[in-house]
Amino acid sequence: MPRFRERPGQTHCHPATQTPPVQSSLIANRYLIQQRLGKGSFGTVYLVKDTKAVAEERLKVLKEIPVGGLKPNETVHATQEAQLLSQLNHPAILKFYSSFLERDTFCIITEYCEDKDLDCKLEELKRTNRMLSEPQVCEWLCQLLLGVHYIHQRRILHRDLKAKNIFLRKNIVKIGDFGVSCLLMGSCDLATTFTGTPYYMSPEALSHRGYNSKSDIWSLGCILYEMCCLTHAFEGQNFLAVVMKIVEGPTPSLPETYSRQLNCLMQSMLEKDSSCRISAADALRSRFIEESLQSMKHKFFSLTLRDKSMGGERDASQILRALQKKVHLQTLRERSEVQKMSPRERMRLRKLQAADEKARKLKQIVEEKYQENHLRMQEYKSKNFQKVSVDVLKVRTEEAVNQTQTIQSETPNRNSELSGSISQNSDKMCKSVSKDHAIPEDPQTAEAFYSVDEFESCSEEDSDREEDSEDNLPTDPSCQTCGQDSDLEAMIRHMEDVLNGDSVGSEEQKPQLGSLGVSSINTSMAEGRIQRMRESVCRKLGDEVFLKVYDYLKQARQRQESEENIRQALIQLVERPVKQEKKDVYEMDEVIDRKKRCPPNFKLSKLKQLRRSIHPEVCSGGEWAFSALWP
Ligand SMILES: Nc1ncnc2c1ncn2[C@@H]1O[C@H](COP(=O)(O)OP(=O)(O)OP(=O)(O)O)[C@@H](O)[C@H]1O
Repeated sequence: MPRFRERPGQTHCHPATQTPPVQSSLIANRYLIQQRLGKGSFGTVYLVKDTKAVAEERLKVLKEIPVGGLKPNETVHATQEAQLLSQLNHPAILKFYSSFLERDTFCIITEYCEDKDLDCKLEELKRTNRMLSEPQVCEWLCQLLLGVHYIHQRRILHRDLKAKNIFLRKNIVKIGDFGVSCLLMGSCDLATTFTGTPYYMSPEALSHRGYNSKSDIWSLGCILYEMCCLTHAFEGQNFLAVVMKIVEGPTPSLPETYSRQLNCLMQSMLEKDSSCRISAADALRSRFIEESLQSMKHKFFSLTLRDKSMGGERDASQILRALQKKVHLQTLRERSEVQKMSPRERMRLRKLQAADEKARKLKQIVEEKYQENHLRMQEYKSKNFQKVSVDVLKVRTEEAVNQTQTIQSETPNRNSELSGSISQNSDKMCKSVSKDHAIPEDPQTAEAFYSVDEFESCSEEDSDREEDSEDNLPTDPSCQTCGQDSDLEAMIRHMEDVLNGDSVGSEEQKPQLGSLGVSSINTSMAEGRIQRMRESVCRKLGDEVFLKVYDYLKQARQRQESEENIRQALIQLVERPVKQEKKDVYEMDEVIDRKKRCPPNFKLSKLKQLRRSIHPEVCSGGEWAFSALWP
């Protein structure tokens, strides 16, 4: 029985083709039901409008799950789990915004995927007698592997991977219905409780030998087969026949239209013995997937570049139109005014107009120069994209090592003191927080700490606040236009990580979200902050100078170069008038303040002293910024 009012007869359809629906009352003070999308085994799904979200994120999905039957402690567990799930942040994972209890209904708010689910897509292909090309299959498979690897690293299992739970948004797949089964069933084994479709269930799950991360890989193997053949990998007349095929039947093969490597990969995902089955990390490390990742990375990169330049052109043409309109109106008004003027006034006007004209021409020259530089920068970026990312990622690993060494030795070197990476410090602090149960001093860390510690619903208010904070102000408007750019960029980052071997070392290496949630949440917050700082410094110094300074500082620190030498070198590298640096120094104060809240290993008095000494010198704000990004 649906709890929320909806427009009658609007089921299982997507809004693009619909007439505007009747709006019902506001849910949780912000969501307006637009229409019913469908009903699954756990509850009813609605498309809602989030009245508090920015325009691009206004459409969301509300899943209404009746929990009348759940005991209070189970509801608390569901809420806690939901809170942790909302911390997952990966472009291949359906964004879980919030959850709350509305009388006897547990509501989950997630991202809306206008291109429906993979099951619908495959059905449509079947109906129209079409197949998916291998590059397309590989692209989606890579994205799925990236998403599954991301959750497995955090020791989270999906437990219900199937084509219906994979959503599509502008050709990016999103693993959805995430943890809904866990939310409602606690830690119990889905295989022992779920009596739905067995098509994607692994042999070990069906024979009650426990569910593990490899069971998710089995399901992914079944999805891969389905993407290529448009039928289930294991089919039968009835439930038992399907189960028998899965447990004892032969492993199916892909048609010859698909490559041998893809077939081999699928077979290794469908190994009956889970200990012999490939893991997501190993699959991502395989040569075949690595090649697909490379080509997908280049494709996404050129897409983001194109979107940005298109966004720029669109903005420019809008501004031009507005300007033309304004000029036209002004001319009309001025003409009538000029008629009434004395000769002297007319003369003065002509002089003003001449000056205006001169200014306009100068402006035009500046704009042309800007465009030229912008194009050159884009070219430079696309040429150096790979190098830059590799360098930055490599540096980050080295930073971590250096940081540990620096802290351990506590060298009384100014740079070493300043160079504590925020990420490392936050991580250390978080670990000590979760160990000692101390209250973190950093407000944002504390917020995460409390939010995990208490049994509150996880709401979007927190993220609103985060978004409002200065750190999170949107930086590049073109990146925020449709949400797609940020997805592509995030996907590129994850691919880079995998390709550089930074995140495929071993599965389950990250702390378990459920038990060490605070640490992992804060680590990702710290990483995010470092990323934003890096972007801010890049904006100030320009990408080229940033890289030069970064490289120089890295080497100078390794050589243990003297402070004076570093200062002189930075002045030459940054080449900016002294006055402009003042603002940067204030920003660096902020960095110091953060470190002040972070210790344990920071010597506050020393930092204050250094800050005082750097103010009159104002050598280079960049140095301070780099110190924050440095171990
Ligand atoms: N985030 C979303 N974006 C777009 N459509 C969605 C979203 N979530 C669910 N839907 C649509 O809502 C309908 C019901 O989805 P739901 O996930 O509840 O059930 P299901 O996946 O069909 O079945 P089950 O509950 O057994 O997994 C489906 O048609 C699905 O495509």
